[in-house]
Amino acid sequence: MSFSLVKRCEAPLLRRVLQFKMYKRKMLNYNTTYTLLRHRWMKCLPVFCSSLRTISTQTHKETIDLSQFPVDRIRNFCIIAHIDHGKSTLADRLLEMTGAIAKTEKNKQVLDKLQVERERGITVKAQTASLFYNHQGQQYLLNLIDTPGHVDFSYEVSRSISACQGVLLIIDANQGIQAQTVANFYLAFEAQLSIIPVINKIDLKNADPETVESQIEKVFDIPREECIRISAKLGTNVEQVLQAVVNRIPPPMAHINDPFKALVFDSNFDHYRGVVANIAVFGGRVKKGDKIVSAHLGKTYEVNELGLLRPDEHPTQKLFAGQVGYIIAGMKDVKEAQIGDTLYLQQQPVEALPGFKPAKAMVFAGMYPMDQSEYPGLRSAIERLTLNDSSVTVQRDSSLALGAGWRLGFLGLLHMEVFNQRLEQEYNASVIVTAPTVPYKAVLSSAKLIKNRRATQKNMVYIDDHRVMMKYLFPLNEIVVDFYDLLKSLSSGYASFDYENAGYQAADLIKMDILLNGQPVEELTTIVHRDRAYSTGKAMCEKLQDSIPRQMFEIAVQAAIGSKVIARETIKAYRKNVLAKCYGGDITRKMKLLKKQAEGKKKMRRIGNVEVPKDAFINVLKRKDK
Ligand SMILES: Nc1nc2c(ncn2[C@@H]2O[C@H](COP(=O)(O)OP(=O)(O)OP(=O)(O)O)[C@@H](O)[C@H]2O)c(=O)[nH]1
Repeated sequence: MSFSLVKRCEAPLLRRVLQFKMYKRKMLNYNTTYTLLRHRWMKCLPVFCSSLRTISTQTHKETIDLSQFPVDRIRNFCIIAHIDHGKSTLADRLLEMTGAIAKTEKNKQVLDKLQVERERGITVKAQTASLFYNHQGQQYLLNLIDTPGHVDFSYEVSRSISACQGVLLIIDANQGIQAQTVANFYLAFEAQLSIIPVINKIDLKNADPETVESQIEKVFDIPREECIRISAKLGTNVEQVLQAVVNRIPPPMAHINDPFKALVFDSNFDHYRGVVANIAVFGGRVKKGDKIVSAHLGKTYEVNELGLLRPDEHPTQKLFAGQVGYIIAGMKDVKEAQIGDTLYLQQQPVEALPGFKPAKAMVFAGMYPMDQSEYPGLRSAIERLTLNDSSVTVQRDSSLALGAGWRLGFLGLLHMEVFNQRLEQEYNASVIVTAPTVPYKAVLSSAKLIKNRRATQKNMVYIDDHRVMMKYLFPLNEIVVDFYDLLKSLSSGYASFDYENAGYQAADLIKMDILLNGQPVEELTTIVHRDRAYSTGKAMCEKLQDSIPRQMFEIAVQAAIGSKVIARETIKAYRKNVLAKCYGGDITRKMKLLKKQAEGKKKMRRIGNVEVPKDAFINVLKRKDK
């Protein structure tokens, strides 16, 4: 709904109702504020509902006739690249040039809609936008998917690729080919997509497109003549990119006369409308009111709304073979629109599409509500967010100290941080996150495996005179925490890094317990490399010594491997005399202070006979091992 529409409304109260509707959209994540507003405005709504209905019908009136786009005038492509090479900036220019958004200074990375993306300046979620492009007198429908560049979000790239026939492979004219350029190239190459190499940032002083073209020829075997040199920032040669999309990317292999068949390649949960699924139509057509079936659950739904993403939702009456759009069909439960699911018409069953390979979690962490009463709310927030980020694995877990929670699996540490941040920002949920760990495979036998594994070099390829690509075999826990930062700082930002799972290897790992007065604290048990056991145990004991308040008796904080204690700190006995400043004999004042002290103690957790504040667990769990 546009502001101009609001301005055109004569009746002031009706105008306020419309403003409220817009406000409501903005306020989706601010439930409390919204509830207050809703109460105030609900009183006005019945009076004006009939006028409102007329206006909303006008607003949702179909202005785009999608039937005029036969399959041969549709192009589905995604933009892939190493982090920061300019994908979202190029997407902005393409949106502007095709009229999807206005040309203004303010349009910066418009497809990065999430707050976390804006704050961190990176894309974490693939976004779709349908563009109309006039080429040699004919209108084309171009469906663009902007993807993230960081390795932790590569699952988004692989899913996006399944809805496309081609990719724009963006390479920074200054940095040249980087790790994710290679990884993303292979994702597109293996999916047999048309690859258009685009050398970006040619406006930079140190841009060297010649060298980058040589790299592209050498590493990807793509002739240099196929590269397009652009500046996404200034818009230089971006028109050539649009022409290449039309000329070099084939239309989708989909037939309008086949039964309707669509792949759910992304979905999210709308607080009011339920599941909004992004679909790629592989055959036939679907319209509002159709009865569709989810192949995953076999359940039938009625299509309430469908349309294009331009990049905001633009409802249409139908979606046709080869098109990409969204569909809302009254799915109220997050389990109902699984990513990778196939949708078909009730009266025309089809074979389900292969779906997606599940993502392989690399880093695991426990997630617990701050307070156990927040468990149900947090569960629903996690379910809804994992619908939007299906690469996260969730298992229920519980801990003596932190209560009921979950064990979540992520593709990397940044992925974990972003998920946590999205929980806070989009669902107003605050959580305790335990220290990240990596998966281990334990072979229970009497022998102990002693060989210490370090990185082993696998191969080394010179990309050009200045760049070398090296492959190593690393233990996962060596790279997952701070390896990336260290590599960046040692190489002054020049080195880039990508990794994939190479399977399990034997290693000299031991289980280390933390004891409080001889009682093991289950939540602090960790698996460490034998060489690091002493330093890690000592650091944890010191942290606990700082975090646990002195009590009436002495507390021994110990790190132990089996029965052998490897580190120890002592917390001296002490009783805080809350009555120390209480002169005279006012008994009510003394009682009040003692009651307050007792209440404070309730916030403590009891491990054996030791009272441990909840913060102490969090502090120790948040430690960064070196
Ligand atoms: N000088 C110059 N800077 C550019 C150009 N294109 C993008 N940038 C800048 O490069 C930075 C990264 O651009 P983005 O478009 O966010 O890159 P991205 O590849 O989408 O980043 P991720 O999605 O996080 O991987 C921003 O500061 C842009 O302003 C260009 O053509 N010239």
